[in-house]
Amino acid sequence: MLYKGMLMEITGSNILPLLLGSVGIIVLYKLLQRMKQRAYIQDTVVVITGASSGLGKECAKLFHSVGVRLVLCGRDRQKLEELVQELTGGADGKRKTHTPNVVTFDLRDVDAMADRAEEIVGCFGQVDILINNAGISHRGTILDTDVSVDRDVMNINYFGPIALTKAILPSMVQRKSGHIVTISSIQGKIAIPFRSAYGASKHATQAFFDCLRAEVEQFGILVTVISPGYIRTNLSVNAVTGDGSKYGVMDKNTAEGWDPQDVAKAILTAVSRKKKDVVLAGMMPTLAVYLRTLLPCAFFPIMAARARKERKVKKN
Ligand SMILES: NC(=O)C1=CN([C@@H]2O[C@H](COP(=O)(O)OP(=O)(O)OC[C@H]3O[C@@H](n4cnc5c(N)ncnc54)[C@H](OP(=O)(O)O)[C@@H]3O)[C@@H](O)[C@H]2O)C=CC1
Ligand SMILES: CCCCCCCCCCCCCCCC(=O)OCC(=O)COP(=O)(O)O
Repeated sequence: MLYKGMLMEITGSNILPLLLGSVGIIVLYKLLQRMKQRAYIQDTVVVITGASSGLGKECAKLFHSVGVRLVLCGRDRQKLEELVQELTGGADGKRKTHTPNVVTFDLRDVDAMADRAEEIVGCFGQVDILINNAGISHRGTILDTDVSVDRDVMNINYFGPIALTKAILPSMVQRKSGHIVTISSIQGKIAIPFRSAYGASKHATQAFFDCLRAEVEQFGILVTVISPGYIRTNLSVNAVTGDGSKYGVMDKNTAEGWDPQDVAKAILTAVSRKKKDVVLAGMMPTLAVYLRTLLPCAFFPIMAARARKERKVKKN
């Protein structure tokens, strides 16, 4: 009887205030969460490598717009200065923004990372968030890829970024605060054919930053590894082939990939929410990650078939 009465109350005239109340609580919770996230990022010093193009450039635009103090890194000073002009020229006055600094270096120059880190820290006196984004991809069979190419890709995607991280880390440990973000790839979790050097560098990246996360937690330092699927950038065009020459082709998968602006937004959200490991990809690549872990005997034939198909396409 009592139950029936309660049910009538809920389904009857009381339903509307109850609904409105719940919606109000959810909206308030979301608002508070957003304010907390914004407060975490506001005025922080954020370093972005590979800021001259693609995903790094979109991250630079977005992070600048929310009021962080940026240090933009890349090899091409002119491109980075042009980006600074673009960012500072378009201030809408709604939110306080800061003029970014520029530091140039080639990640291949692993031994120079200590000096570059000093220069980076010197820009604003500290680094709150380091985004290791710069990278290069690879196209070629293992048989036809010279070891010098494997080494080059490893230097740019792995040794350079970890040397930079190691050089910036002591200042974070000293302040007992900091956040290291690394843009890996779905290919840091699964290996797909004809990209051996790239896949290996991203697997190494995932392992290194997973270790780092565990080791620096005691100092209050956070580590986020982002693993995107295909993004519409020039990554495939800029990829190196087995002999070290430029691949120069915009692959269909890349051309049809996610909008880099959307990926940048997802990265900002992941960083603000202090996420540890984030996959930003569609259903198939995400399922492929699970398949590789849970049912490798099904995953390997799929990759072998993919290699056969791609080889056939290349021959024709
Ligand atoms: N596009 C995609 O489909 C995906 C990309 N990713 C990852 O996203 C990240 C950004 O790539 P994306 O924006 O797509 O590609 P882009 O080729 O557009 O950007 C790569 C960036 O890396 C920098 N870079 C390349 N080589 C070096 C070097 N030797 N030293 C210093 N900087 C260098 C480039 O700067 P400059 O040449 O001006 O020096 C450029 O700013 C990479 O780590 C990539 O692996 C992950 C998954 C998917
Ligand atoms: C239970 C059903 C499971 C079905 C699994 C099907 C397996 C399909 C394979 C999908 C492979 C996806 C590969 C995604 C690769 C990717 O997103 O890479 C991102 C990059 O880093 C791009 O770099 P690239 O140099 O390759 O352009």
